[in-house]
Amino acid sequence: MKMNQLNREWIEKYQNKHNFKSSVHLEEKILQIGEGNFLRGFLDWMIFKLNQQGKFEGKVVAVQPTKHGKVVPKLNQQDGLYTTVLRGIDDGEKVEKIEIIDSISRGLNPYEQWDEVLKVAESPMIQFVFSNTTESGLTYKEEVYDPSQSPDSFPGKLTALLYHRFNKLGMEKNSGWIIIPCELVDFNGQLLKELVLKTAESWNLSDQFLQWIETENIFCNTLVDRIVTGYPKDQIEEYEEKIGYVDILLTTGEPYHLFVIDSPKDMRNILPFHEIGLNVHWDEIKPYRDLKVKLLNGPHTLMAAVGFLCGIETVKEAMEDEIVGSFIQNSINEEMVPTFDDVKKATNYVNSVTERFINPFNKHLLKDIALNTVFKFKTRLMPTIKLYEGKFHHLPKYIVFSFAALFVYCKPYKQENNEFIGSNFSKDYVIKDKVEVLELFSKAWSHYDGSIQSIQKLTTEVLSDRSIWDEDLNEITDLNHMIVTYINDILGHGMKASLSRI
Ligand SMILES: NC(=O)c1ccc[n+]([C@@H]2O[C@H](COP(=O)([O-])OP(=O)(O)OC[C@H]3O[C@@H](n4cnc5c(N)ncnc54)[C@H](O)[C@@H]3O)[C@@H](O)[C@H]2O)c1
Ligand SMILES: O=P(O)(O)OC[C@@H](O)[C@@H](O)[C@H](O)[C@H](O)CO
Repeated sequence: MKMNQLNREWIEKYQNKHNFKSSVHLEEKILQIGEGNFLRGFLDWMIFKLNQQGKFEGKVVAVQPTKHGKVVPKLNQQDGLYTTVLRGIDDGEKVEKIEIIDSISRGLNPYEQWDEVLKVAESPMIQFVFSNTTESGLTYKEEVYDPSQSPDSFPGKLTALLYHRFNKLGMEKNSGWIIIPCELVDFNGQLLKELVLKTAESWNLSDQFLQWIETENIFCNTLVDRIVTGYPKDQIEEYEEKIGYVDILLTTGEPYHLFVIDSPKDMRNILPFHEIGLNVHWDEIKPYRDLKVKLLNGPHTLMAAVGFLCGIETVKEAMEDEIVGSFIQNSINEEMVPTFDDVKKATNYVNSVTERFINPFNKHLLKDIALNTVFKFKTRLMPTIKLYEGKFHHLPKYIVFSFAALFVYCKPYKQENNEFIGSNFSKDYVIKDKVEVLELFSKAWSHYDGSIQSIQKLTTEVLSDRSIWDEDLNEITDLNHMIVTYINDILGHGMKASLSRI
């Protein structure tokens, strides 16, 4: 039977059946840079929840951050609507919540609709800017300012929009924005502010504008947590049968969510998430971040290359595999948890994370987690290596093994159309990382001739690259030696066999 595609006209006709309350009359109050899975399954879902209870009464305009986005046309095709399916196990009970989210009013492509984006920026109704452009988006790019066109980088776009707003509304009360980036980067708000100021200076924008940024705008640091697995490509028919219509932006994820916002100004009343029972804290980030990045993202990064090269597809399968699963558990229990002062708190957190990892409904692909995995290793596992070494005076062998696996994962089998493809273990994946990182690994692996000396040469070259690690990792006693031994073992015996040996 042919099913209808989700759109406003259709859903309003059948709204009773789908329990859909129209909010088409609400004003746009949020400018959002980013339209990816995470924002749709997390922030926009939260705004929808607030609107449903009459606690925010505002809509989100989603702006595509890069030239080649595919989501904005899909969003507009569905009048900004999409479905979230949040499924998991809570206290042993199956939880499933299916909702049609209507907090996004429209999507804009700034490369084709810059004038429209400027109009949004000058609207006095817009109070907030939210973003998620991945870690790569929160970086500085030298670019020329042309007010008639969208800058390329995220900080460039934000600076241009702030400048436009300043010129239109700068003298008015409350002309500035509350800016809440959701990228998983330490001190994301502070960093974004520095990037905006640097961009403004490089464009020679006025001192009054720089001053206005400081006095009228608020940049918040945040920590976000929810596993959003996105569009269920392999299981879409099963999902469509369940919801009874076609949704090309269907977004899957887990029910668990945590949002910590460290804001210099009390905003509890403007965004009263707590009043509707959402797990949102206006608080200092560090204690939450330490647990989450070390004990959730850390194990994800630990298992990504190791599991993938063992032929495993998802986080759940990795956790349940006899060899890979024990490798992950051993590393968490013997290497990661002991680096915490409050071991009990860390252990409790690990128990809840383990439950989330084996969520039977989450098809969380290891190859998605392996996106930008080299940078993630630096931020999510290197700190634990150092803390562990400082406390126990030797290196944590499972994490170092996972570092060796990362080298093997980044050993390109061939290069085609600017893409680095696969390794000798599995030839059918594209290694997705910054070009500089890919080129470094590719060049380093060109030294490899099967000898242990050539492995040593290549690891020394990669570990000494300060542009990636901000330091020479060869200076960490034993690190290079252990990585060389493990790489040699992996290449000689295969990933799984060498995993069993440690
Ligand atoms: N999916 C999750 O479970 C989850 C949970 C917490 C945090 N996150 C964070 O979200 C990020 C993306 O996850 P997603 O699932 O939404 O992915 P996604 O692919 O659906 O969305 C990525 C977004 O980032 C933009 N982007 C990518 N590279 C960029 C660049 N160089 N400059 C500007 N914008 C860029 C894309 O255009 C897109 O809007 C992750 O890196 C992570 O930091 C994801
Ligand atoms: O989203 P990434 O690519 O930064 O990292 C992969 C996962 O570790 C991450 O998405 C977690 O699932 C998420 O951070 C949970 O909140």
